[in-house]
Amino acid sequence: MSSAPDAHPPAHPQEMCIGSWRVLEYVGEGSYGVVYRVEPAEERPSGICALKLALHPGDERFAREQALLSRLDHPNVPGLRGAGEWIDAQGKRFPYLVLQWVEGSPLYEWVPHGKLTSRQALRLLAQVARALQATHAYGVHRDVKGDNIRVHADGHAVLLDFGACWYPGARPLTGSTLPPGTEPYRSPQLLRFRCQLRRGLEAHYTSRPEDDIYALGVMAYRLVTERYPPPRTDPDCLDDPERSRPARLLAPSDWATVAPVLDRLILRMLSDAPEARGTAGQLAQEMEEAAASSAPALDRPIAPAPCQLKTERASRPGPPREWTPLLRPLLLVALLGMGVVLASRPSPRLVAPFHEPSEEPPETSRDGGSVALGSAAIASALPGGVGPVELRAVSLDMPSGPIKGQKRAPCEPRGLVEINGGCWIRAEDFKPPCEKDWYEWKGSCYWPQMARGRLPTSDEQ
Ligand SMILES: Nc1ncnc2c1ncn2[C@@H]1O[C@H](COP(=O)(O)OP(=O)(O)OP(=O)(O)O)[C@@H](O)[C@H]1O
Repeated sequence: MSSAPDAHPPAHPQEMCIGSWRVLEYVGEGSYGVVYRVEPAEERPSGICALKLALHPGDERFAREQALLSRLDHPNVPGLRGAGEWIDAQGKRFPYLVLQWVEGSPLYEWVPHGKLTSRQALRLLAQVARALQATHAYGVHRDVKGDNIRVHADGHAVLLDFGACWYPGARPLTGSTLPPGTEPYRSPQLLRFRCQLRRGLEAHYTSRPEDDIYALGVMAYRLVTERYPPPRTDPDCLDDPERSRPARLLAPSDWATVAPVLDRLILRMLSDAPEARGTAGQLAQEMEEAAASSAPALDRPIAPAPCQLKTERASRPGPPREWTPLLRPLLLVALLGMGVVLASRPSPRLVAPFHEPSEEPPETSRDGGSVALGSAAIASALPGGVGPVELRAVSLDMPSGPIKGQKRAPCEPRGLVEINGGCWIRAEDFKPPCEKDWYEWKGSCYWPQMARGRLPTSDEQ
């Protein structure tokens, strides 16, 4: 991320104003904007708001966000309170938006682990689905993820950050080939599109509401299992001979004690076929109805599933049934033997499927980038991947010149990056460690643009 720190208000800009808004506090910074808590400078007492100021002058994302938010009036979407431009000492114009202040915590920090029930999860997901239903009447959000949901202590959820949104007729953003978004939340269709780019085909992708629904499914999966589902990319897209079949998606109930109705809904949102996922409105209604049912299973806290043997049994051919009585005494002896061996080892560490520290990303609450592809996600992405997995170095070093078949400079169209005479595609929102066969360079991940065919283009994003 490149920002213009000296062009910006200082981190603690008490008493300074941006337009007619007095800055009270610095809240945080994302890829494109810095957020302050503000109040109107004139009218008092009046409501506190969030002011999001662009990090880059003339950032067109702000006009998009403003255009979409100005059409939405929904309890689960922050209301737009104002917009303007902040002009720095050099005359550069930085757009800003003023939004309703949303109190609460990021989604994955909202309920302490082990306390969330399926009913609470359904109520919460229904609210996000309602926010998406309203959004989808005009466009698509394109960055649905846990960090963009704020949840109040009373359970009210708000979908934030429409900076990546798109709607028909939106002016194209410059400098990007892939639609924005956060890696583990990308739909199978988007991943396949990226494969085409990696294979040197030029294409454009029109984001669809179904991509947001898939991301909602990823978010729900992560909420109840504390891990991301595996990326749904075909092996032939990955050019990965080690991966002979698509990564297997385990049901949330394989990891955690999720009520069956929630389990089914999450799997449905994660369907490979976009039309099988359901619309935001349909899903919201089903979630609300399920949350209103009196089923006692809905009020059980979601905890790690008793053991992984359930999935192991389902996926592996077991011994014939008639052998089982014979095997039982043998198993008992083997377990006793293991107990003796374990007891003699210093400080044995139990492997818990939920909270295994070695599987946990370094910052569990943050989405995106390398964090989002933490070891938990990678472990669950591997075929049949249950249990701890040793990670290996996967990316390649940037070569000193173009590789065989790679497009050479000049690097057209827009979005390509020239490095050492070759044309490269930078993986947006993705930080090293890069995926296998990607190239790492100056803290970013790249793959080569090959000098080959061209796919028909669709709408500009
Ligand atoms: N309306 C709001 N009310 C309260 N806090 C907000 C509001 N909008 C954004 N924030 C907070 O401001 C911080 C920065 O938000 P922003 O959307 O700019 O970046 P981000 O979501 O952290 O990152 P990125 O946009 O790169 O995904 C976050 O902590 C976010 O929760």
